[in-house]
Amino acid sequence: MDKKTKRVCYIHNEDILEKCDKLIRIQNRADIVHSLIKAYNLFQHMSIVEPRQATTEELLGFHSTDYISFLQNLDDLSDDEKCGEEAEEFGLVYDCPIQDGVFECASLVGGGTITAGEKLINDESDIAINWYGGWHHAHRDSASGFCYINDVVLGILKLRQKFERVLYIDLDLHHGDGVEEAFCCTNKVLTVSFHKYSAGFFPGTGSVNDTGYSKGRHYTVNVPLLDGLKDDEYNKIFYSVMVQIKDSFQPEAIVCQCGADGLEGDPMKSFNLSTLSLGRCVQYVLSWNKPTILLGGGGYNYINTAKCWAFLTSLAVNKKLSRDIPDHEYFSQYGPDYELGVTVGNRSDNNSQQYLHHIYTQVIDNMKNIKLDR
Ligand SMILES: CC1(C)CN(C2CCCC2)C(=O)N1c1ccccc1/C=C/C(=O)NO
Ligand SMILES: [Zn+2]
Repeated sequence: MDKKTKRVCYIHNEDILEKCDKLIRIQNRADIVHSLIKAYNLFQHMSIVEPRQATTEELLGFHSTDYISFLQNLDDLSDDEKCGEEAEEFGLVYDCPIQDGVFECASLVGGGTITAGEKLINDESDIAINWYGGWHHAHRDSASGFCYINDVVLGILKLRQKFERVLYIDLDLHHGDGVEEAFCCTNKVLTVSFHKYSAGFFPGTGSVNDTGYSKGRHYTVNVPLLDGLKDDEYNKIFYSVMVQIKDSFQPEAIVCQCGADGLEGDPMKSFNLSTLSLGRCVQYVLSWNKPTILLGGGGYNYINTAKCWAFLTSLAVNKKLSRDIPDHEYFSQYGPDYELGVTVGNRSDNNSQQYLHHIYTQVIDNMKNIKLDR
């Protein structure tokens, strides 16, 4: 693949944007993201690819029949049934409410990430972007953490139709539990998640000691981190872990979930990252010149999330962005600085050097046993 100008496709149409904008937990985020990327004229460097609904067969490639048929028939449920035991059994309560059109939206997002995978296995694109995707918590038979269909798993399964070894990288503040579970017993997909890990923080999984099972042992990598994490620390542990993974696993394709809820200014108030650290992570991964899917995920300060994903999009198309936010519909919300950067705070950092070194040595030790399937 040519090292500089890569063929980038961008999953989008008005339908998926409108459907995602109606999701109660991230209302209107999709339009804010899309509008900034458009305002920076980045679409002239990418091919826009329309998503499609994931087929039932594709959904059943990961999710259970019971769960999918329940999701497909939500409209037939009475109000009581929507709050009943069965809904609860499928996780469709609290943070995963049954809302009108939620299945159509989730399966369109799933089809979007599958389409991203298709563009890569058909060698039509080098990088495929789906900022509507990245819903990494959905389990085989239940919704979780506002994730209903695990589009990430579906995209990885699509890539596995051509690529022998696929690497999944999760940069979201939260542990990518649904994706890790899906591939914890195989050595064909290595999942690595960098996330906040502390008592009572959702989803509660992702300990450094969780390294996978049976043939997948050592092919699950967890890097648990603490509140206040700063750019330099994040990038240092990211590079040192990822260079090891590159050498020992030698991935043929990559999926990177770029959840932006670890940024300073996010309501999650956890990490203290700027968009530069996520940008350095993505830039490093793209420098490997492997077919790559970039996905969205968390990110609840919508302006910061838009800045982050516009910046990451600019790295994919290798175009420098002006520091000044261009005039567009949401310009007024970018005050008071109206700049692309996200200023980091000076909140106390719970990640001591000792802690980070301890985690690093444990992760490297865990990975010593990763070897190519001879
Ligand atoms: C419901 C939302 C998704 C939104 N939200 C906040 C952010 C600020 C105002 C609402 C949460 O904490 N959520 C959650 C609630 C329960 C479990 C998980 C999550 C988030 C998961 C996530 O981001 N994974 O990557
Ligand atoms: Zn998150």
